[in-house]
Amino acid sequence: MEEQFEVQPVIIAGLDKNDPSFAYSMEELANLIDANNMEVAETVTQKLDRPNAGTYFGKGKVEELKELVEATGVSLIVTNDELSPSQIRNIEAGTGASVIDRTGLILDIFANRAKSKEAKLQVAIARLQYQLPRLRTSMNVRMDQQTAGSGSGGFTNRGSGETKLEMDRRTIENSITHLKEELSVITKSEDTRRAQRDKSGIPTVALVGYTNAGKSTIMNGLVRMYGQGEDKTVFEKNMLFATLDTSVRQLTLPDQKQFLLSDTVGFVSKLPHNLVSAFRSTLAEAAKADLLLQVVDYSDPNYKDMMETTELTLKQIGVTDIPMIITFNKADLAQAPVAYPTREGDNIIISAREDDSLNALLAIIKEKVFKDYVTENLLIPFSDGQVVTYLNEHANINSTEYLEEGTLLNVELQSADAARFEKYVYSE
Ligand SMILES: Nc1nc2c(ncn2[C@@H]2O[C@H](COP(=O)(O)OP(=O)(O)OP(=O)(O)O)[C@@H](O)[C@H]2O)c(=O)[nH]1
Ligand SMILES: [Mg+2]
Repeated sequence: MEEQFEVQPVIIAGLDKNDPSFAYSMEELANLIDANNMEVAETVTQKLDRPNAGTYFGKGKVEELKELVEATGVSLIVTNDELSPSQIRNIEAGTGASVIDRTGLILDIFANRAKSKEAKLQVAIARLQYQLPRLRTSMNVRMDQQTAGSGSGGFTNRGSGETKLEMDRRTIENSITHLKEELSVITKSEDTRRAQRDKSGIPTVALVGYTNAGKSTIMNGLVRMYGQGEDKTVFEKNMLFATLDTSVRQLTLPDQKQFLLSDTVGFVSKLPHNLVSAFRSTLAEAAKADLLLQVVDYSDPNYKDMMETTELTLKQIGVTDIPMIITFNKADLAQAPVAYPTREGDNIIISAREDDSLNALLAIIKEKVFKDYVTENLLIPFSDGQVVTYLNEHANINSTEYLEEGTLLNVELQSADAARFEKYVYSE
């Protein structure tokens, strides 16, 4: 296929601090580079227990990078960790290339992907927060220099004495405040909607997991099978961070049981703090769920690291004690052929592209989410016909019989409903 866009070559550079997942994190960085329409021209690593305070890498490594920049003509270096502003400046000075750190790269990808108003605001806030401490002190020119000496009177006040840097900082802080206000309007209406859903008592299930694992594909598969006509599919694509918003869909199963399924932004290791806090409302959906489906790309050799990343991120956003089904997905692509759908305790191996897999997943969801259901015989007098109507919509009616006294139902219903309709319980 022909390249539609110019792909920017970059040098990636990482420090191996004796972290067992270093190789994986470099691989992940390379994937992030791809996702940002760049390509890895060279990879440079260094083993060092502790980063150099000034240049992050050791002096010799910076020299090596400089030679590589000169030899290859590649003028952008991307580092595997978040660096301090002065480290970035020092490496730039030492190599003659521009430097972006991992956080900056992830923020760029998010900025390119954001489509909805909410996602755009959240990314913009995270970006400005990232920029704030990184404003260059070289802009540190006194604004009052222009006016200095122009006044000859007794006034010693020559402007506010505010530097250009301070002004830039203030401008950014103001922008952040404005964007946050704008965002809070959206968040508030979403909170209201969520509160309404909570009140409805319908259980919620949230898809979580590493980016590109297949969350949106599972959502779309289940919506296709059990969504009500008007339910729309969500965007799914083979790229990192295809989803940056939370979507919630209502599913109604053949036995009338209903639950809400939510799909949200995927995770990656070292997800920037600013981004996590900016996306807090988007991620809140998972925090409120009754059940989590952690989706794992079972065909990826690094799937265990990805699961660890997911666990860590969930902790970071305060999701700790929600029951979880681990869904090993993309079994059709697994390196070693594996039988699926296969259930192992509360976990399951599936392919999101196949209906029998989705139904097997659904069976576990039902077991976990509809625990408080009971089956009983209810005799409902004809004068209380509205109760039969209600049960038709909210319960699973196994059989109906018309007796002289009324309608006899064998029905599976929520225990809350069972309590409400206790007076109709029928015993021969
Ligand atoms: N072969 C195969 N491909 C799958 C399966 N599940 C998902 N995919 C593909 O994997 C890619 C990523 O799927 P998505 O559903 O967009 O992944 P996601 O977890 O929502 O990703 P983000 O939104 O980026 O976090 C898409 O190209 C899907 O078609 C599967 O079981 N088998
Ligand atoms: Mg998605």
